[in-house]
Amino acid sequence: MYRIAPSILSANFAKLGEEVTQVLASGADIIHFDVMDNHYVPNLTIGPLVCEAIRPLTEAMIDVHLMVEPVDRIIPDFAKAGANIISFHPEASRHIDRTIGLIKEQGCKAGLVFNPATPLSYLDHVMDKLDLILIMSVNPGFGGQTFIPEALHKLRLTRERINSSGRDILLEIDGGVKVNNIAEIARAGADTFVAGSAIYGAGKESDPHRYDSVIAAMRAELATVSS
Ligand SMILES: O=C(CO)[C@@H](O)[C@H](O)COP(=O)(O)O
Repeated sequence: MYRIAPSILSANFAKLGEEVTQVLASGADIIHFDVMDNHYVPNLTIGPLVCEAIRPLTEAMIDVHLMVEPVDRIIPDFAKAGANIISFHPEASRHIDRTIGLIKEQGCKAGLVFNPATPLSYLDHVMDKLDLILIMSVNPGFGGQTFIPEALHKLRLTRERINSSGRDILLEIDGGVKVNNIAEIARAGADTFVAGSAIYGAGKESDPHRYDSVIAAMRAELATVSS
């Protein structure tokens, strides 16, 4: 099963509630929520208050991607704000196993995020605790960047590790995902696709159905992979 997760980083923040409900009405599955601290990454975005504000709008999963350092102290706030999945970068945690445990204690699913140059060896001793692995196909910090092709190789390696673990772990890809590369990314093993600019940049702002065709086009591409 493939899941499409629009990144609200590329949404119109002046109309964030509508932007969330519209992508879901257009067929998206998950809301991807990018948290940047101007320290771990050179950009500053949104926090738990915004997560709390969008929580009542949907029962869809809110997938919080923490690009913050240190990471542990903000986790309980996101759990209280209604996050379903909380993912973090191993470089931003001094104690990776403890951070995963903290996320789970708060009742959320836990994800580990790999930057383009971060080795998969961080998975070695925590595979049995993870619910999601996020492979970054751009360096984190900004929407609208170009997909780094090496991420395909990393996806294949990660898919092999997930399959041999026998566990149900989501394999998410994030950065430069478009209609014209989503099938190739799925063939490399991803099942969950974060897309910011490709979705939120589509159509005319006045059109309430502006996201329908891009999400449908992504699903049509994905259908060629699963069939
Ligand atoms: O986490 C990030 C960037 O750090 C991503 O979620 C981007 O927001 C994806 O944007 P596009 O590359 O799809 O425009």
